[in-house]
Amino acid sequence: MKCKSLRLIQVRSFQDYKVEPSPGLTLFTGPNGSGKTNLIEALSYASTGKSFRTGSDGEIIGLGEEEGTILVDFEAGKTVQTIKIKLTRSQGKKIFLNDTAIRKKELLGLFRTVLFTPDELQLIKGAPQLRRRFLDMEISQVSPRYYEEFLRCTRAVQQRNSALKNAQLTGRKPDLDIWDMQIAASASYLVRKRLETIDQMNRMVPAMEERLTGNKESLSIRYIQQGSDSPRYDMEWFLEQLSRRREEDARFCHTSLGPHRDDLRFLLNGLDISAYGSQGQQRTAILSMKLSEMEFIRKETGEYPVLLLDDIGSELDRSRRAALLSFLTEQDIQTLVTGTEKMFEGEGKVVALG
Ligand SMILES: Nc1ncnc2c1ncn2[C@@H]1O[C@H](COP(=O)(O)OP(=O)(O)OP(=O)(O)O)[C@@H](O)[C@H]1O
Repeated sequence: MKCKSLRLIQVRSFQDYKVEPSPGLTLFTGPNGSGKTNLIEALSYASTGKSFRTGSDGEIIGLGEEEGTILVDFEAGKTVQTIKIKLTRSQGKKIFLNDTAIRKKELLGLFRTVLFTPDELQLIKGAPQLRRRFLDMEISQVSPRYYEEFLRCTRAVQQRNSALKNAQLTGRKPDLDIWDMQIAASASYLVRKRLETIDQMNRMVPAMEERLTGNKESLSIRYIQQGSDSPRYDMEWFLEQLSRRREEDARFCHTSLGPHRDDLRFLLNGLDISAYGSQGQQRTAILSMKLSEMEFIRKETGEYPVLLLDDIGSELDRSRRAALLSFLTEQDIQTLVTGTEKMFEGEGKVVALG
C-alpha cells in the first residue's frame, strides 16, 4: 500500500496544498504550527473516516470556510485509486472512491494505515475504550464483516440500554430477548476474531520487541473478558450471562457484559506494564505492537499498510529510531513522519513546511 499523493483544500491551515510522498520514507519538517500534524491527521482521516485529534469535523475545515476536501491517491495491489472526503459545516461529510459516493463503513480497509503518535501512550495508561478501539480498528481494516458486526453489536447494546431506561421510566418489565440474542450473536463473532488476532499478535510482538531493544524481554497481550477468567466466545455463554445480569442491568440502565466491556492487558515478563513498566518500556511496547499490527495487516491482506508517525522524536531514543529505520527500509514500508531532519539521520525525502 502506497500513498501517491495527498491534497488538502481548505483543510486546517492549508488553502490548497499537494504533496507526493516518496514510496519509502518522507519526513515533514517545519517550525511549530506549520501544519505537520495536520498532514498526518488528514491521511489518517482518509484511512479511517475519523480524526485522531478531534471528534468534531468542523474543526478540520479551514477557519472561515464552509467546506474542506481531503484527496488521497493511493496504490493498492497495482491499482491507483482516489479517496475524496468532502467535509461541510452544514451537511456533514461525503466520501467518494474514484468519484463514486461510498458509505463510511466502506471506507475502512481501502487505504490502510497504522498510526503512532505521542498520545499513543494512552493505549497503555488510558481508558479501556482506547485499547478496544486499537483492536477493533486493526481488525476492521482487514475484515469488513468484523466492522459490520461491530456496528450491529454497538446498536444492539444501545437499544438494550434504551429499553432498560424506558422500563425504569414506565415501571414496565423490559423486553430484552431480541437485544440479548443480537448482542450474543455479534459478541460471539467479535470476541472470537479478537482472540484470534491477539493470538497472531502474540506470535509477532516478542520478535519486534527484541528487534527494537536488543533484549529478550517478553511482551504479550492478554484479553480480559468481563464475566470470565478465561475468555469465552460461544453464543450460549453470552445469552446465559446477559440473562443472569438483567436485574442488575435494569438498576443501572446499562449492559454490563459484551465486547464493549472487555479490555486488554499488556504484560512484560508476565507483569502488567501499565503498573510495572517504565515510561521507556511502555513506549517501546507500543511501538512493538504497532509494528506487529503492520505485520498482521500484511499477513491478512498481502501488503503492508502505510505507517504514519507523528512527532516520535520525543518518544524514541537514537538507537530505537535506528532499529525502527532498519526495519522499515528492509521491509519496503512507506512511512510518513513529522519531526526534524536529523531524526532519521538524513534518510528519505524531506518536505519542508512553513
Ligand atoms: N481549522 C483550522 N483552520 C485554519 N488553521 C488551523 C485549523 N486548525 C488548526 N489550524 C492551524 O494549524 C496549525 C497547527 O498545525 P499542526 O498541529 O499540524 O502543527 P505542527 O507543525 O504539527 O506543530 P508542532 O511542531 O508544534 O507539533 C496552527 O497554526 C493552527 O492555528
